[in-house]
Amino acid sequence: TTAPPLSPLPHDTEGLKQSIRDAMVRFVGKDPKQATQRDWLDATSFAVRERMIERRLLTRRQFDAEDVKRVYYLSMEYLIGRMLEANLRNTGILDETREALAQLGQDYDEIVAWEDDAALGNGGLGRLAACILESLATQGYPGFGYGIRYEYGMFRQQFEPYRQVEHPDNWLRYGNPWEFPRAERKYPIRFYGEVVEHHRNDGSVHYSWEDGEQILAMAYDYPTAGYGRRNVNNLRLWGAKATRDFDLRYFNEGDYIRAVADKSQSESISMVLYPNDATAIGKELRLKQEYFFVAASLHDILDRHTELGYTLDDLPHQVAIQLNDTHPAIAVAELMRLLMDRHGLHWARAWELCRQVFAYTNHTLMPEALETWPVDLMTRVLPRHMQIIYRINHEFLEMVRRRFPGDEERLKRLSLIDEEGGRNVRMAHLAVVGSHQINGVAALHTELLKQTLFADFYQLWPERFVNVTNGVTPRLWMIQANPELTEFLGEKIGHDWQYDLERLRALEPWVADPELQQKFQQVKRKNKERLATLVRERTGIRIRTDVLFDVQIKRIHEYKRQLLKLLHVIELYNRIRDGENVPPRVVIFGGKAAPGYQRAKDIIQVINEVADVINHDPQVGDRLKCVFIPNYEVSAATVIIPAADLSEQISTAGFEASGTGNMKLALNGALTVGTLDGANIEIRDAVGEDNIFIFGMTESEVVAHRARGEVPEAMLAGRPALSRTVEMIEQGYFTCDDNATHAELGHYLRHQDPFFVLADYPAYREACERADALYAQPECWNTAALTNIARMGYFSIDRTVRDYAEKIWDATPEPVAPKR
Ligand SMILES: CCc1ccc([C@H](C)CC(=O)N[C@@H]2O[C@H](CO)[C@@H](O)[C@H](O)[C@H]2O)cc1
Repeated sequence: TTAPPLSPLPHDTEGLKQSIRDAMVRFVGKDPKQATQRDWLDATSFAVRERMIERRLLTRRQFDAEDVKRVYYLSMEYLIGRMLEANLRNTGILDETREALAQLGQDYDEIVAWEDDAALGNGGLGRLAACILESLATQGYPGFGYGIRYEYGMFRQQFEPYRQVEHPDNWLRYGNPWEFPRAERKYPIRFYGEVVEHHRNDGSVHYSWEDGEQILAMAYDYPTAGYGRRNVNNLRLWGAKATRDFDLRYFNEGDYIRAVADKSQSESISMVLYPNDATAIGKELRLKQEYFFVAASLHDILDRHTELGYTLDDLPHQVAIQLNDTHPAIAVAELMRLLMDRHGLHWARAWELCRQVFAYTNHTLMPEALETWPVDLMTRVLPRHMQIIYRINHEFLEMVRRRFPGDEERLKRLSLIDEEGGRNVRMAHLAVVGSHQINGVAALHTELLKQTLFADFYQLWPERFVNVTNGVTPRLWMIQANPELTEFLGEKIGHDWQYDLERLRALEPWVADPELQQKFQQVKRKNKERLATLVRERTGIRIRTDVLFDVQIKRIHEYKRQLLKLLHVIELYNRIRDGENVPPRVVIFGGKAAPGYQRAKDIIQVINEVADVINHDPQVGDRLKCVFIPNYEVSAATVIIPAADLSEQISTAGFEASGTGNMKLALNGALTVGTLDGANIEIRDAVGEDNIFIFGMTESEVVAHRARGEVPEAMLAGRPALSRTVEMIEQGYFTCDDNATHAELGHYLRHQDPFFVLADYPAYREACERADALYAQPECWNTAALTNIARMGYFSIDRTVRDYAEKIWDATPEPVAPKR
């Protein structure tokens, strides 16, 4: 039966005014006269969502009607940020809504500020997932996200007074107008229990997984609208729900409360996001979270596949599943279980289908970030999966043995089971063996994967390794974050760049044009004033806006070398106090440390204490300000990035897989000071040597330097300015009550320095000098800044998604309606 055609809702100001007013009464249940700004936020959100959901149904009908291949993105993290403005823009009703609210006596900018970020992620990996979903919809691909509906997202960071303190992020405390709870889409997810063998009389063995505990995974849908297109896809997040049956043991003991408490305990699976982004967690709850969303997602994908009338043999043609790092890698074993135990396929056929469906993206080379699970834990929590993993490993090693007879060492290196130090399942190996393609997220990173982490696999299957360099969505990171720049570009080169970022190149002939440079300067200045307001609000510090803004915003991690920037700040401070006329600047830090990562928390504390001394030193005045903006998150990033002049991308070469902040900052006209690491290399290739400040050891020089095993302290020899900065930290110059932390950090730099901060400091200092020198010539600086914007088109997430679609997913767009 064809569903009745939907009568499209009006998209004009009048129509939206009506919808917002109706929503205030009908959904929010408030008389507009008494409504709070949060009520107006909800009412406006409902007015938009009803227009998005119309398009969602149209999109779905078209996809169901056409023989489209669906792409499913499995990610434990989605760092979405605020939804209202992005949904208004992508649905093409932003201006009309702003006007409608004004006519209802409301200020749009005040209203949107009431929305909490949906911070369901840690950093780069989570934000990339959000950018990819937006681009899938914008380009009309049938692409859907699956993840977890954490009740508590990324913790809120406060400094009390200098040290990071985490506060829970219960972002759903006021409900969420954007989600559609799907009570009918609930799947029982099993944990623990045991595997029962059933021997058939045809000699075949059938396995069933029984007993243990069950919880329900319930779907919550978040429509994802495309920009300038009527396609609306979906992000389905799973929330844990207790099953309704009690554990009779308690009940009979009349311990009703215990029985209920036990039930609610099972709902804790989707309670909170693990705030670690570089060290594997290894906690049982984390494994259960991973399996919980993977099992619900695969169940849902297969159900939809069969509901659409497809057979299992159609799977590789209709379904592509991308594993966002190893976090969902258990999906390989789960799909094998479903295909064999539920659908009765034989091992070989099931395995064939599996490998054709899955692909795996690696986001880090850091050994401590690669997930491994103790075999006994996996056996206890997921007994059937451990069996299947053993079989996968057996079949795989058999193949390796045939290819490399007698090479036991190779077998050990390749095995899915790490036999050293307590047997552990290597989730990266499961992901590689179970996928038809593996990709890194920048050219250097993918090469390093082939040469190091997955060298043995690359030797086996060179054809399976491809590179897909990251990108960012220009909708959020340019059009929304930087409306002045968007207008400026629109006047000069039109608006097509918004759909095809390579068209920014049209700016190239004008980069040295004084009038254009003037306008660009004004745009940057306006953004600096907006940032200065945020800095004032969050830190109480007043910053000048007529000086260079030097920005390092990213998670706090030793390899990202916030310490390198800190040493430079201290040297500048000393030079100013020594009476040198150092060009004035504002140095801005932003970033969270994983709660258990003490070194990172020490770095935050010391930066804050150094900043406090500098910012209150009358000898320095306003020639140097150092600010650490608390609670760095997506919405804060949209204010910081447009105001930046200098983008700090100074990781030790070989450690930052790609970086995406580097792309956002350059696209907003900041010049990069960076090492030849991750995507910095491709940014250098795109913008040109003269429009970027590259410094420091290359990846291979780092390897050689490490091999030489020089003591870091040796780097201080003949470098008085540098050793003075380290001494000042060590001697507690910047602290009045915590010498220990400062002394420890100084000692760490002098005797450990595993990421070669001291070794790279001279080159870094020189690169910063080059930046100062260029900044002192505004026309040259602006030429370089505008050239960066003109040449950064490649780093659009739309290009990234097209690469995935062509190189990995074999998926094609299915536009619902012609582009506006
Ligand atoms: C298990 C704990 C955990 C959680 C998250 C992660 C992520 C892989 C860390 C991450 O966000 N990596 C970043 O991914 C970005 C997107 O590809 C890259 O641009 C960054 O270089 C990379 O550090 C590792 C380990």
